[in-house]
Amino acid sequence: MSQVFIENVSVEFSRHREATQIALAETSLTIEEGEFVCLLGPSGCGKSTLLNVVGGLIETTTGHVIVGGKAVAHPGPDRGMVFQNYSLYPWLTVRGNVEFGPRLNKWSAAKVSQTADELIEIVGLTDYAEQFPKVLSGGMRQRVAIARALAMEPHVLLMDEPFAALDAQTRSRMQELLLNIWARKRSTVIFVTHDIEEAIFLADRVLVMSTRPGRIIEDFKIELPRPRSADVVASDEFTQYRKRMLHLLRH
Ligand SMILES: Nc1ncnc2c1ncn2[C@@H]1O[C@H](COP(=O)(O)OP(=O)(O)OP(=O)(O)O)[C@@H](O)[C@H]1O
Repeated sequence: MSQVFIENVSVEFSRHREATQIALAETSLTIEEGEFVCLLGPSGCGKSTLLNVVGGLIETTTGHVIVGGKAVAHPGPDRGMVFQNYSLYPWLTVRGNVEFGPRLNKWSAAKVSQTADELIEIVGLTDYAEQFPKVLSGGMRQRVAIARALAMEPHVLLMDEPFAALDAQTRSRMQELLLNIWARKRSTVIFVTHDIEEAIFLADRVLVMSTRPGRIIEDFKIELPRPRSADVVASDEFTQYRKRMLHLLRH
């Protein structure tokens, strides 16, 4: 149901008095239901563009995206999004942020609060449920953003460098938390990063992209056993993946 088909999708941007720029060269790709896919590549290679096309935030120049059997035309509750800069509603508490989507969609009061309780517990913020974002650390805010995105029970979770602003330790804890949540919820995840280790640690598949014009140049299947813990980065297999990806990105 939550398969993602990206079919002949390209994106061009035209800027005032400048030549049209191809942000994403024609790309076709299938992402299976429940798969965890990372888009990896240098700044400006079109990772966010591709993610935003799936999210319905950017229109394609050619081609189309199909999620759960339906062509994407707009953002929708079947695709939850988490961005780098938290983007929480500052006037709402943690609970208010997580309940926002379900309330808007007129879920019953019982289902709204049950969903929020479960997700706030999963992201470890039960004690902070009634606090406002301004008193939370970056990692905590991002946990709220993940809970909020999951509240609508999306088929696909779209994440754009969600941990890039966090310190290394928090980032590593958040990666493990995300894998735990994914193991429980099994939604399809498309995760943008420019960090090779993050991509290998999280993904079933790493799609490596190159710049000018942005395109996918390699599709790595990551066969590291799950569940994964932080120790996996020291394994030979991990090192091999990292070497191959580094080589590809350098050349
Ligand atoms: N709205 C826009 N208008 C014009 N050009 C854009 C727009 N959005 C992106 N671009 C250009 O398209 C290219 C791809 O951008 P995109 O943000 O997708 O890259 P990225 O790989 O996600 O980079 P980063 O890691 O820095 O976020 C870049 O050259 C960028 O300048």
